[in-house]
Parts: sequence; structure tokens; C-alpha cells
Amino acid sequence: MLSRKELFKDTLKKAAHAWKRTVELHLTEEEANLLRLYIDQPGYVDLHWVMFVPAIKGQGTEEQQKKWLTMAYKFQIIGTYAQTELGHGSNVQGLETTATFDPSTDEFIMHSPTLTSSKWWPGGLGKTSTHAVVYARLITEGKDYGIHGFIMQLRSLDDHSPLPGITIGDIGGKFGSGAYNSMDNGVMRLDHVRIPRDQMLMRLAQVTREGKYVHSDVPKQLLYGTMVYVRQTIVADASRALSRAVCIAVRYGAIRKQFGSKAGGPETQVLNYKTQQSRLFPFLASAYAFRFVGQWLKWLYTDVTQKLESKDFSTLPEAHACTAGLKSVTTSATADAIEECQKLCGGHGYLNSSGLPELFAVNLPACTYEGDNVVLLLQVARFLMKTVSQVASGKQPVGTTAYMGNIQHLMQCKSVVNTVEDWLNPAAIKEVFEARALRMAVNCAQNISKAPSQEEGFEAAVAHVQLIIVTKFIEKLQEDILGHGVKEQLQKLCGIYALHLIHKHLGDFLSTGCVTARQGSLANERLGKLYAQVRPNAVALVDAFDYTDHYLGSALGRYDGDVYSALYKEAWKDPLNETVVPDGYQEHLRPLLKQQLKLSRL
Ligand SMILES: CCCCCCCCCC/C=C\CCCCCCCCCC(=O)SCCNC(=O)CCNC(=O)[C@H](O)C(C)(C)COP(=O)(O)OP(=O)(O)OC[C@H]1O[C@@H](n2cnc3c(N)ncnc32)[C@H](O)[C@@H]1OP(=O)(O)O
Ligand SMILES: Cc1cc2nc3c(=O)[nH]c(=O)nc-3n(C[C@H](O)[C@H](O)[C@H](O)COP(=O)(O)OP(=O)(O)OC[C@H]3O[C@@H](n4cnc5c(N)ncnc54)[C@H](O)[C@@H]3O)c2cc1C
Repeated sequence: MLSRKELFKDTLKKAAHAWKRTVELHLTEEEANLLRLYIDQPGYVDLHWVMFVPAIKGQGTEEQQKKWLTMAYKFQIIGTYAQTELGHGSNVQGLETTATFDPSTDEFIMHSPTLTSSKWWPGGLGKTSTHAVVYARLITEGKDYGIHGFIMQLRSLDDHSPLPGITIGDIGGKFGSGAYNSMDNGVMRLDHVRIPRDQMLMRLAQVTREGKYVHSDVPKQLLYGTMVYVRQTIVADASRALSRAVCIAVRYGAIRKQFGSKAGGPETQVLNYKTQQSRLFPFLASAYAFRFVGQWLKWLYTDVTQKLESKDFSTLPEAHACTAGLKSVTTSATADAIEECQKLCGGHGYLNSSGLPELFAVNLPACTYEGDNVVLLLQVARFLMKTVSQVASGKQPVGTTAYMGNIQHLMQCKSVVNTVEDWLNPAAIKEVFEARALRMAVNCAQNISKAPSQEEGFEAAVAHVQLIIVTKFIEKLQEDILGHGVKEQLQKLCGIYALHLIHKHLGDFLSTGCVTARQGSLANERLGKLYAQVRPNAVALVDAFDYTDHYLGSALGRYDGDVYSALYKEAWKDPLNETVVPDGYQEHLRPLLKQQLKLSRL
């Protein structure tokens, strides 16, 4: 119900309070991040911690880190990540902003040469940030060395006004009434703004006092390292958002009743309808699947970071492919699922008080930010094509592509599934997913060799990423899982996750010969049985997410199920209900009604 200005100020207030508590309670960086989650409104702090600080950590020298991170940790400065421009987003190499070295003053001149080079979108840039890591083309000795990161002060630390040569503002309202409108995504034009040479982030490359460009011995892809880090955190965000939506839809489905009453008896809970289960339970399974793969991805990222510190860059391509692919698949599935959860809740799901419209609006842009999902899947495809060609030349693949080493078997194997029960076997499931992913990648590599096209491989990338998610779910079930019967429930959800993908992508499985039509139909039969088995525990499985009513923010998803009185109470809070006769009655309704009445009496 807040206006844009009120919403923005409310976010500033909450973020400031969280910061105060962080200091008072001496929270670690990880704990502070968790606390920030409960602000639950996008705001400048997200960019400060999730992008500004990691960019300096990953791309700054030790000296630069000491100087800037000390200030950033104490919130003496607030930073953002200014990469995207009005005319350029996905194609980072196409950015136009320039950083031209001037040896006479030992400074870089930061400039926006065109309208399309205006920085556009960075969160917190519009009204809040005092500093930014700005990405620009480095030009020295008359040569363009491509994109590099620079730390720039944007606003005065005394009165917050923009520094000379910097034009800065908010880019305007966004999708939905609340959602991302709490964030001041910004626009910035630079008019020959000078910054000291040592504000170029110099871990990857340096410019000497004389203006000579020197590249370090680290791969230039580390320039994109911040994006790898954030994509990994976005997978965890997606699983959280999806579990919130599913929690609302499952709990409401157990309360809502329609049809089916016999002789005046109670109607049927909509959650008992098979159509409702087949639409909703795959999302329940996905919420668990994304959580487990998110935990694994966090481990992978930590592992890669440790290797990078000891100058082992070998796992960087895999980390890029995994983070890009999983960010893409999980955020797309989550946005689609939240939208479907609204429909699963019928008309009430469309009310803001259901919590679903806000959840959708705030998570939808995750399909775009931090790399458009299609563009990222094409990066995965590129990685797969390289791996296929390495396998062809005898190299043994490792990590998430290790299955490709089993090429002889996987290219010709036939699924062992013969009965409905066989689809309970994790090894049988894994094999068909591996065979499908490999066959699609190999087909794609063959097509590309005939008619090279960058866009080939999208589907193969999806198949590979789905295999990763299924595999990590199966591996999770091999761990010790506490709690009576918990493992059995998770096994059912794992089955639902995998088999619903077989159902959804049956065309791929059939056309690659991984599954026969009969096996596809057995998978559907198994799926129907699993839905029925999960039904009695569905509410417990969403209660297990352990969300408070306050955090869930939904009249439909209340823990106590007292949905109708909550909806009724929420309706009366609407500003339209502040008066019985609405504003505007005197000017617009009354004259009209009176006139029509007069006419009818003539
Ligand atoms: C705020 C959240 C709201 C939630 C609601 C409330 C809850 C609050 C809780 C908050 C909690 C957490 C908050 C999380 C907040 C997230 C906020 C995010 C805000 C968004 C920020 C942004 O969007 S920043 C801008 C992002 N931009 C992009 O991602 C651009 C995408 N484009 C690219 O990355 C590149 O252009 C490209 C990879 C597509 C192409 O690069 P290039 O032109 O160089 O070409 P190549 O394809 O030739 O690649 C060259 C080689 O480099 C390899 N590569 C590419 N990328 C990487 C990488 N990242 N790492 C390693 N290697 C990489 C590529 O594979 C090629 O290798 P070879 O094949 O070996 O040559
Ligand atoms: C809420 C939000 C917050 C953001 N925060 C920040 C921030 O803090 N800092 C920052 O720097 N940026 C930020 N961004 C910008 C974001 O990173 C870009 O929007 C994103 O990288 C996509 O780029 P684009 O908008 O240029 O889309 P485009 O690349 O123009 O995409 C348009 C369409 O073209 C398609 N397409 C593009 N290239 C290809 C290709 N090669 N093959 C096939 N299809 C293609 C895409 O799939 C898409 O459908 C934010 C964006 C949003 C929405």
C-alpha cells in the first residue's frame, strides 16, 4: 500500500536497523547476510554485499582490498556494481563507457561517450550508493584493452550530492506495485570524470605510471568472477522463493474445498484432486531439489575459490557452466511455478494478500539479472561442446561432466525399466538422464560441425543441468538423514522430480532413444502413484520449511489454516475501505447518477 517514495524510505529504514543490529550483535558476514534476508525487500545493501564487496575481493590487489573493504565493512561507503548500460547488457564486451589513462596526471578519465553508454540498472545507484565498481573499456597509449573494473566515488560523503561530472538518478518504476520498486536501480552519465590510477582494480591487469598495460598471470575470465559468485547465491534465492510459493499453495489446497459433497456432506479439499497434485507436487519436489543442488553449488564455489587462491584455475570453466546453468534453470522454473501457484489458489491467489503476486514480481527479474537465462544456457552449451570434442580426442572428463567419459555405453544403452516399480530405482533414473544429456550434446556437436550456429545447444544445456539437479538429489539421499521416515519422503520427492521431467521432456527422451513410449507411460503411472503417496504428508513437507506467518506474508498460507477470516480482515485494510463513500463520488459519480435519474424522469 506504500507509495514508491514511502517504500524506498521504508527499505532504507529496515536496512539501517539490520546494520545497527549487525554491529551490536557482532555478527559475522554470513550471519549478517542471513539477517538481511529477513528484510525481504530488494535494497541497496544487496548490491553492497553481494556484488561490490565480492568484486573488490576478486579483482582488487591486497592493498586495494585493505583500503576499500575496510571502509565497505564499516559502511563508511556504500557500493554498487555498475556494469550494464542502456544499450548493452548481455554482451559485456560491447560496453561503451571509457576509462582513458592520462599519464600527465596519473589519472583515468571516465566518460560516457553516447546515450547508449549510460549506466542503466545498477541497484542502489539511483539514490543511495556513494561508490561503485564501474566497468569500462580501458584505453592507454591509444589502445583499447577491453573491459576492466574501476572503483569510483559517485557522491559526496558530506551531503550525498553527486560529484562534478556525474549525472545520476533512478530509472523509474518497475513491474508490480511493490516488489523491486523498493530498489533504486539507477542511471549514470559520466562527463570526463577523473579518478586516480590506483582505483583501477589491478589484480588481473595493471597500468603502470608510464601508461604501460601489463596483464597478470591469472585468466582474464576472473573479471567475470563476481558474476559466478552471485549466480551461485541466486540458486539459493530461487529455492527459497519456490518453497514459499509452494508452502502457500499446499496449505491453502488443504483448506479450500470445492465440489464432491455427497448428500450435503463436506466438499472435497482441492489438494485431493489429481489434477491439482500433478500441477503442484512437482513444484514441491523442485523446491527440495533446488535446495540440495544450491547447497552443493555453494560447496563447489568454495572449493573453486580455494583452488584459485593457490593458482589452480582448472575448475573455473566448470564452475562457470554450473553456476550459469543452475541459475538459469532454477530461476526460470521458479518464476513459472510461482505464477502457476497463483492459479492453483484460484481467485484468492490473485489477491495481494495471498503473498503470491509480490513473490512473483520480486523473483521474475532473476531470470534476467546476473545474465539473461538464455544467454547463460548458451554458455553451458559452449562448455558442453568443448567437453564433447575433448572426449572425442581421448581426454577423460571430470566433475559434472564425468558421465561423458562413459560414452560407449551411454550412446547405445537401453533403459532397463520394465515395470512401474523399476522407476523407483535411482540408478535406472540416473542412467536415462545421463544418456539423454550425452546424446543431445553429441547430436548438437554434430549439427554444429555441419552448420555452425551459436544458438544450437540450448536444449542440450537444459538436459545437462537437469541431470546435475537429479544427480545431486540422488546423492543427498545416500547421506545419513535424521528423523523417522524423512528419508522415505525425500525419496518420493526425488522420484517425482525426476519422473515429472521425463514426462515434461518425453519428446527428448523418445527422440534420443533413451526411453521407449511404453517406459514413458510406466513413468507416468509411477508418478501418479507417487503423488498419492506424498499427499498425506504434503502439508508436513511444507511446514518443514519452517517459515513464520510473518515471513510468508500470506493470508492463504497461514500455519493455522484460518484463511477466510484472514482474507476478510486484510480486505478491510485496503485504503479504499477507509471511507464508506469513496473519494471521487462527489465529482464523478454523483453528477452522473443525478443526470441519468433526471433523464429517466423526463
Ligand atoms: C535482490 C534480490 C531480491 C530478492 C527479494 C528479497 C530477498 C532479499 C534477499 C537478498 C539475498 C540475496 C541477494 C541477491 C541479489 C542479487 C542481486 C543481483 C542484481 C543483479 C546484478 C546484475 O545483473 S550485474 C550484471 C550482470 N550481467 C551479466 O550477467 C552479463 C552476462 N554476460 C556475460 O557474462 C558475458 O558477456 C558472456 C559470458 C555472456 C559472454 O562473455 P564474452 O563476450 O567474454 O564471451 P565468450 O562467450 O567468448 O567467453 C569467453 C570465455 O570466458 C568464459 N567465461 C564467460 N563467463 C565466465 C565466467 N563468469 N567465469 C569464468 N569463465 C567465463 C567463457 O566460457 C569463454 O571460455 P572459453 O570457451 O574457454 O573461451
Ligand atoms: C531487477 C534488475 C536488477 C539489475 N541490477 C543490475 C545491477 O545491479 N548491475 C548491473 O550492472 N546490471 C543490473 N541489471 C541488468 C541485467 O544484468 C541485464 O538486464 C541482464 O544482464 C540482461 O541484459 P539485457 O537487459 O541487455 O538483455 P538483452 O541482452 O538485451 O536481452 C534481450 C533478449 O535478447 C535475447 N538474447 C540476447 N543475446 C542473445 C544471444 N546471444 N542469443 C540468443 N538470444 C539472445 C535474450 O534472451 C532476451 O530475450 C539488472 C536488471 C534487472 C532487471
